[in-house]
Amino acid sequence: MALLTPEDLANMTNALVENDRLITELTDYSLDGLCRKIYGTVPRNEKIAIIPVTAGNGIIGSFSESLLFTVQHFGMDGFITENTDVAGYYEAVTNGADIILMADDLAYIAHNLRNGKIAHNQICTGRIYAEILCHAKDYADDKDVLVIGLGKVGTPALETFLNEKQNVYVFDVDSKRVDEILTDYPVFKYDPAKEPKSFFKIFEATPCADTICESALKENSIVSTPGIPLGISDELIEKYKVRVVSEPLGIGTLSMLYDVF
Ligand SMILES: NC(=O)C1=CN([C@@H]2O[C@H](COP(=O)(O)OP(=O)(O)OC[C@H]3O[C@@H](n4cnc5c(N)ncnc54)[C@H](O)[C@@H]3O)[C@@H](O)[C@H]2O)C=CC1
Ligand SMILES: N[C@@H](CCCCNC(=O)[C@H]1CCC=N1)C(=O)O
Ligand SMILES: [Mg+2]
Repeated sequence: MALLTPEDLANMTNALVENDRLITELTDYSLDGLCRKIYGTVPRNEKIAIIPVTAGNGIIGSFSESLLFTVQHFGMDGFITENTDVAGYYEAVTNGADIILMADDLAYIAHNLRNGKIAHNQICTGRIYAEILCHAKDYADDKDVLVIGLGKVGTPALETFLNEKQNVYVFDVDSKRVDEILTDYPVFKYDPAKEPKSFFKIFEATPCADTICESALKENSIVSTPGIPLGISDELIEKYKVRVVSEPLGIGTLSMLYDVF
């Protein structure tokens, strides 16, 4: 499980605002508007409690604060409990929370206490970053998309692309995982050595840098990636004028909230 660090979150507030602007430019939907469209839900003044959790590697500096920024930035009512863990859960519920946000090292969830809906960060993150590419207006007629990283975030992204009738090409360094995916899903294996192919739309979700090779890029490609660190070099971004949607926590969090409204 790749855990965030306080350094990953240091520029999160700017990144959320900048990426919202880029998403609007690329799709004609604001991030908020795109979440409303894909989930078919709207916020109704729910009270959102953020509970710090000390399990495992423990509390990550700025994590709870980053969630509170996201909740408030999109006009919702949130608070961080003073207590952590079970005492924090009790504090959240007795203070009227409608939705709980909390994370240990294995799962980051949103749970709506009123309607019972529950959302998982890895699923909602894969989904929203994929939907951003599916709604890219410049490439509405180009159905080809490359998915790099077929893990807990990349697999829900792949499923989203298939639901949106995209032609999905997949790549992962774990060839066993590629074989599993090729067996389970109607997708194409991306093998640049055998069949070079470039894409206007690339999704990446790996914990590695430089995973997007030059031969996969076209001029003005869009890379939509929750992956940390960033999977494309500054040099290639500049050379191919790549638009990059990449943010450490807020985009995925908003997707989770709309999934449980
Ligand atoms: N920005 C955000 O909101 C979020 C970011 N993340 C980040 O997304 C990344 C992926 O997370 P998970 O899917 O949970 O990880 P995972 O470990 O389940 O999957 C990662 C996949 O990438 C593959 N991979 C590793 N190195 C590669 C390379 N060089 N080229 C191609 N494939 C490679 C692995 O074989 C694995 O299948 C992590 O960096 C995680 O921190 C996760 C959740 C939210
Ligand atoms: N228990 C800690 C939070 C732990 C979060 C670990 N999970 C990640 O870092 C995932 C979530 C999105 C990207 N990676 C706290 O309450 O401060
Ligand atoms: Mg995010």
